[in-house]
Amino acid sequence: MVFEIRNKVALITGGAKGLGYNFAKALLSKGLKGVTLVDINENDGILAEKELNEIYGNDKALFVKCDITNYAEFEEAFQRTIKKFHQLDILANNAGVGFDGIWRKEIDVNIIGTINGFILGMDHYLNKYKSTNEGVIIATSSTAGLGGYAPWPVYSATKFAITGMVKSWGCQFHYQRTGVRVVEVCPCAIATDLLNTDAFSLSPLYEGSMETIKNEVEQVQKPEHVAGEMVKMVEDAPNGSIWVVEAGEPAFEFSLPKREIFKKE
Ligand SMILES: NC(=O)c1ccc[n+]([C@@H]2O[C@H](COP(=O)([O-])OP(=O)(O)OC[C@H]3O[C@@H](n4cnc5c(N)ncnc54)[C@H](O)[C@@H]3O)[C@@H](O)[C@H]2O)c1
Ligand SMILES: CCCCC/C=C\C=C\[C@H](O)C/C=C\C/C=C\CCCC(=O)O
Repeated sequence: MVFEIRNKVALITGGAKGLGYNFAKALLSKGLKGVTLVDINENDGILAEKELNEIYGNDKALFVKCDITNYAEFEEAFQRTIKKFHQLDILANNAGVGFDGIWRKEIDVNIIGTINGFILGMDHYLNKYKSTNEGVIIATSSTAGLGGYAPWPVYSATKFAITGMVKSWGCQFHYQRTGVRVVEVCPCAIATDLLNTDAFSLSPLYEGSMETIKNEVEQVQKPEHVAGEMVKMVEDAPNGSIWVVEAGEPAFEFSLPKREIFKKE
């Protein structure tokens, strides 16, 4: 059965700009009742809230300044969502940072921040405040979370960690106890500020690796495209499934092989 977006409420981390902001727009275009944009960037957050309320109607969007690595702050964003909208159905664990020059921050935001989101979403808020029998968590990983990524090894590792979270919280055991479906989106390059960085690697020794990637990447896709594919995943992607979106093409499902197939007789 298709999960109906109309009249649902979403909380999107990293919602002030880039992919998160475009995902908010894509959901609102489908009749979402309300969205909380959670972001550490106050300037862009206030602007995003204003823009969404102008386009989709007053009171549809709420911006909450929050650092997702801080559990208490992040929980307050959930509480403010419930206070304003009285329900929560969709959580996008989307905020992320890139470039390995700040690798400890990558671990904090991409791993600890995402874990905070899963704990709050699965065990405390979506399970209790979803308005129908099902809630959805969509987590943003990357194609760099499915294969190696020479320019940013630590970034890649943090995105592999998200795959582990989705495969684990996406087990039927958790679905049965919470009614929350979990899916993962793994985009390849998207035209957002995350790509606008010069200081991208751990060391000058890594110079040149980004050039190779730039030649390999077929097309830097628009965030609107990826956001549209994410909406389809929220609607009907199976629990625990992983989806790649690249080169502006339709999403395709990625599966991890069962380890038994590698066993030598
Ligand atoms: N742009 C790409 O090529 C690409 C490709 C694959 C995956 N991704 C992933 O997509 C997601 C969104 O990134 P984007 O491309 O839109 O980049 P972006 O930089 O435009 O947006 C990221 C947002 O996350 C917010 N953020 C960062 N740290 C935070 C924190 N501690 N607490 C709350 N908010 C925080 C930022 O302020 C920003 O608004 C990230 O997880 C990124 O890793 C991006
Ligand atoms: C064209 C410029 C690409 C610059 C990419 C910089 C940051 C990207 C971060 C994204 O999360 C990952 C985007 C693209 C990854 C490209 C290739 C990954 C290779 C791994 C794979 O797909 O197997």
